[in-house]
Amino acid sequence: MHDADLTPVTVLTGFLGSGKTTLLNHLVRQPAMRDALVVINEFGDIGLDHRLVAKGDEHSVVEMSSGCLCCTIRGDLSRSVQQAWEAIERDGGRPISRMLIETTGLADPAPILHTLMTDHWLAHRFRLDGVVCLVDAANGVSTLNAHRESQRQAAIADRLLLTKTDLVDEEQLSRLACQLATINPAAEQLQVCHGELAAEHVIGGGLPAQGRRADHWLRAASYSQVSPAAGISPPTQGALVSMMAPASYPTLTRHGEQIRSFCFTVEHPIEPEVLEDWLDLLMSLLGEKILRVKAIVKIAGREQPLALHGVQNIFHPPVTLPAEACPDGVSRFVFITNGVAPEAVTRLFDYFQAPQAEQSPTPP
Ligand SMILES: Nc1nc2c(ncn2[C@@H]2O[C@H](COP(=O)(O)OP(=O)(O)OP(=O)(O)O)[C@@H](O)[C@H]2O)c(=O)[nH]1
Repeated sequence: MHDADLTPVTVLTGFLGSGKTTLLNHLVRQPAMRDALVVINEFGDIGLDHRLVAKGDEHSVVEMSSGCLCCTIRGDLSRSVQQAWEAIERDGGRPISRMLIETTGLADPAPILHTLMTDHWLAHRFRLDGVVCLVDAANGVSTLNAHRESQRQAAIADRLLLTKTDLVDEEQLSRLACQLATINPAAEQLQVCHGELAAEHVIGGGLPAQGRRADHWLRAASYSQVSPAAGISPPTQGALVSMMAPASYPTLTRHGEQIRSFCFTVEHPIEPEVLEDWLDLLMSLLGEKILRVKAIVKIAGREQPLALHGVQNIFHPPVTLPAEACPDGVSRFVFITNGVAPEAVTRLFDYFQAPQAEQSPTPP
């Protein structure tokens, strides 16, 4: 099935009490959310949030309260959505137009994105539209400093919604905005008060169908830029191994996190095998530390560029874009990482990019 035919999914994340349910209540009433399936994941035996969300019809809200989606009940996501999908088909209802998943406040969104990409049933019906993270303006700075989940939620998001803006002054708001821009320089930031926001600001944040405006999706210019080490001889096998060793990772913060993001650009078209070998090895060595990769890639011998989208070590099937999506022929890879130096990425690329004769006999 073509990517454009898959049903879009928005993951709504944000720390405990950041205002997810309040926002959801406004969203579900809007025409853009018609026929949407809303999945609410609550922590604990007695789920309450789902009762607070208005229901459009009997199928539109699925509650999952037996654990946290990111840890214990990933299989349940597929089963619950499948049941809702089949019930709608059985009852002759209109097909699901989109899905919105509200995570628990403590969830790491990466495993949820993994499930969407790797679960056979889900991956054949749904595509990730975007990750939207709510940050409580009143507590945001302290929450980001104290809780690694909150940093990861903000880092991985396509959009950041600063909520409870009625409770803070301009200075507090701009301090939070700056901190968020450091964690995630590309994500658009919007302010929300009491959940009042047009659904269009929440949905539609992903790679657009048919790849139009893919540059807007990538936002490559927002990141610090790194390129291959031109003119420097490719690293030896030994140098690569030591570069990838944990001891050479940059110092971690006291919470064990050092989230950083950068854009790696390659000026010339990339041979498909170089791309494959480089990403394969990168993901197998550092996959857990690579929170998200987005790329528009110009492949040698192909007129149409590809859009790549990966979460940790899992990649979504590449999407072919129109030639205009990469007018200058430059490939751009955006990496959002936790403790990975840009040099580890670029030097590994140099290794595979170098003429075969200059490489060590086998990859590290
Ligand atoms: N003052 C103010 N309060 C808000 C705003 N948005 C939400 N709240 C309140 O904040 C509290 C938490 O909001 P929820 O929407 O339940 O937050 P949540 O993210 O769903 O919470 P969890 O499910 O516990 O993670 C509620 O009492 C809301 O009424 C806002 O913009 N301003």
